[in-house]
Amino acid sequence: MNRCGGYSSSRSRGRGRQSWQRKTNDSSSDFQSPVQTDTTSTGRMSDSLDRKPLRTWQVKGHNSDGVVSQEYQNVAPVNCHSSSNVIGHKSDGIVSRNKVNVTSAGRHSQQHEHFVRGENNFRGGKAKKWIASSKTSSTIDSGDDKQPGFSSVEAKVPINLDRCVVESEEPDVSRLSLESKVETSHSDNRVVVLGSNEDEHDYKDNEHSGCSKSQAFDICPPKTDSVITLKPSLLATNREKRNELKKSIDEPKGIILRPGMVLLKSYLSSSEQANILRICRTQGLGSAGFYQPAYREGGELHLKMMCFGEFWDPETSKYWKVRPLDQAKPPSIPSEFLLLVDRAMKFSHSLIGEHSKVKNVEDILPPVYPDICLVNYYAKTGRLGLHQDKDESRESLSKGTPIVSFSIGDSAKFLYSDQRDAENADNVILESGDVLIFGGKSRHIFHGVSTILPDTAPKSLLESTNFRPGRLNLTFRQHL
Ligand SMILES: O=C(O)CCC(=O)C(=O)O
Ligand SMILES: [Fe+2]
Repeated sequence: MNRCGGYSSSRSRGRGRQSWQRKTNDSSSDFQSPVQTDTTSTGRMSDSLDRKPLRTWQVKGHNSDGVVSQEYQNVAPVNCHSSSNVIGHKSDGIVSRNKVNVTSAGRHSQQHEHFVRGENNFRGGKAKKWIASSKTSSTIDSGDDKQPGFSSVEAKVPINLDRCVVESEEPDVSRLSLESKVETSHSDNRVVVLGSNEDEHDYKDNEHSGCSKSQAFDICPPKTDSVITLKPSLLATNREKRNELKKSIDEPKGIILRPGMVLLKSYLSSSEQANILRICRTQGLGSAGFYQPAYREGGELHLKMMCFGEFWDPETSKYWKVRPLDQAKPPSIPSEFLLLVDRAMKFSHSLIGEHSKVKNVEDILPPVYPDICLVNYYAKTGRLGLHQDKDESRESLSKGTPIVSFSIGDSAKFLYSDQRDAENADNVILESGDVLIFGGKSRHIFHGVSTILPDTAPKSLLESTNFRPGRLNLTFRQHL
């Protein structure tokens, strides 16, 4: 679907290894000098780093690929310390390249220390244990103006980064992400990536916290006694409840936005919305649940994602039976979701029938039998750049098979346009319970979410589900 991270950027997200991900054989010489080092140490580097996030990762594997990714945000100044540990076997051919992206202004120097422990199992001989280390350092210059920039540095080193220190000359670094790639010349075994985020609370903006590649993200976290919320006045609460009730009693209103593009206002009832949230919450906590997606280039999407049916991978812009990251299999699309899609399609067809003279409404809005559902959770700072959904099969795309989109929670400003042009795009506010359908001649529109309108979710929905502030969007698609 080629969705871009920046709002109007046009970054393409095609599949394929990057040059730095090429399989290679040439690193065995990097491992020759064992160094007696405690590679399991996760101790902080120095006092000056003490208040900074510390994360520990461990990669265990042999003859395989693995990715370790770590992110720090709003760390000012950036002094990060991370620690990871790679335990490998058959060290021949292991190569890793570390990529560090710093989204900020200014210059940042970084030093990496890499430690690796491994075992060579010689046929018929004794296993030889070794520890190797290497150091690299580099400077990232992400622009001399004060505008946030994006830099990426890759270093080829014996194996995975173990410790990384990034120091900044600028105090306003907002985001740093580290990605470590482990590669070997053999690919017959899978790598196990274990990670832990030891002090998630160091994050100042928790939009991205609580959800690393290995952590569950709860869209409806249980209420805790320690959180004190200020209640709105009784009058305001009653007024909101009356409005919500009125909306739920009103007939759903259908609007034809353009040929093949229909907006059904307040289409999902409160209980349907709550049920969708509960199902997504349960599945989202499961093995193929919500995670923080990132593009192949390293930048993260401004949302959390999970999938039903098959997995859509932003790194490759492809659908997969299992999530490449961890081989987790997405749950199938719940039957109640499919019934709602079917009902919305029928409603849209009768709406189109009332407003046009075509014999067959399916010529304007073709039918859809979804086999994929992408679920996006947007926090209040969430967004999604203008993009086209075009990773479905050629057949599905050429028929104009629609995308059916459900919005739940906070409202969103949704942009759509024939061009990738956010400035001149049309927009519509998608509120909780709205269903948007775009197919036929509108199937290839550029679309995206520019802003989430905070605190606009129906209060009763929040009360009954504990849904966290933000918006949930489900897009149903037919891939095959
Ligand atoms: O959140 C939305 O309304 C749009 C989502 C979308 O376009 C997508 O997931 O491809
Ligand atoms: Fe999309």
